[in-house]
Amino acid sequence: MTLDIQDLTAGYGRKAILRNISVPAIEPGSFVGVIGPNAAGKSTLFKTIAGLIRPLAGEVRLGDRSLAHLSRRDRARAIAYMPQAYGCNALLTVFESVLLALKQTSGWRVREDNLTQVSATLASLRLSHLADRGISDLSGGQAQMVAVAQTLVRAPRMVLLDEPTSALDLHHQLSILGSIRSQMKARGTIVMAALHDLNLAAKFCDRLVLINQGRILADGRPEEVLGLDAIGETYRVTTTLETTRRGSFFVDATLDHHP
Ligand SMILES: Nc1ncnc2c1ncn2[C@@H]1O[C@H](COP(=O)(O)OP(=O)(O)OP(=O)(O)O)[C@@H](O)[C@H]1O
Repeated sequence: MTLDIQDLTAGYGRKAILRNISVPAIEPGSFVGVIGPNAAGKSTLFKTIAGLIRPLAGEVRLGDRSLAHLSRRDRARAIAYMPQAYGCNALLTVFESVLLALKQTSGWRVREDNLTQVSATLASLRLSHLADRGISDLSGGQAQMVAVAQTLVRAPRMVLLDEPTSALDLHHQLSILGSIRSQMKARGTIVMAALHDLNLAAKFCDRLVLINQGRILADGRPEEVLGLDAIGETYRVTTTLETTRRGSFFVDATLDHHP
């Protein structure tokens, strides 16, 4: 099922933050990076897709259905959202917290296959060793990876990840994004992730959407979007896109100094 964002205007109260945003035809299994500077509107877009903010105009369609017509429960089943601020002080183990996330949109009776699903999700993110740890005793990076596990454990049609790697070291950035990408491709789940690291965005995303001041400035393949002047203008830096001998590319940047 494809996701279509059509002429979306949304914000807080009557104040529009996103203005006429359209992101057409996001295919099942695709990994879309949402990039843009601080306060660009990335989280506001995710909150609107997740149903926490009601659009002032426009709509988001999953397949032939408008998300506005889904019940809260059906919407939560279809879309799993990991907000930027996560965390929980409850007296739960990591395993229990992921199980709780799985049961959030279904009945409370725990079946054998639910336990298998939790174990498989933790294993796929290489987090099995944390299963019995208390979730309030984790490091910042561990807590972030557990939040990703809580988001992926259900089998949603779409996953929204707001800066999923901001607390992770280089090894874990690559391992978590690699696992998310391969699992979600295998399941045909759409992933949208807000990413500040443009090199990670280039490496893992099929498509990048550049947002600034609530508007879309570019939407395309990473090598197209990252090569645009709009990147430098938006982030107020001078960028060069360099291609390595292995065929991958990365963005180098220096700060623009304006008086
Ligand atoms: N609850 C709120 N009420 C009013 N304004 C808000 C609220 N949350 C965010 N905003 C404003 O909306 C704008 C966009 O914020 P948003 O959190 O969507 O940006 P972002 O692109 O996710 O930024 P960052 O990269 O810093 O996380 C900002 O000007 C912000 O101050």
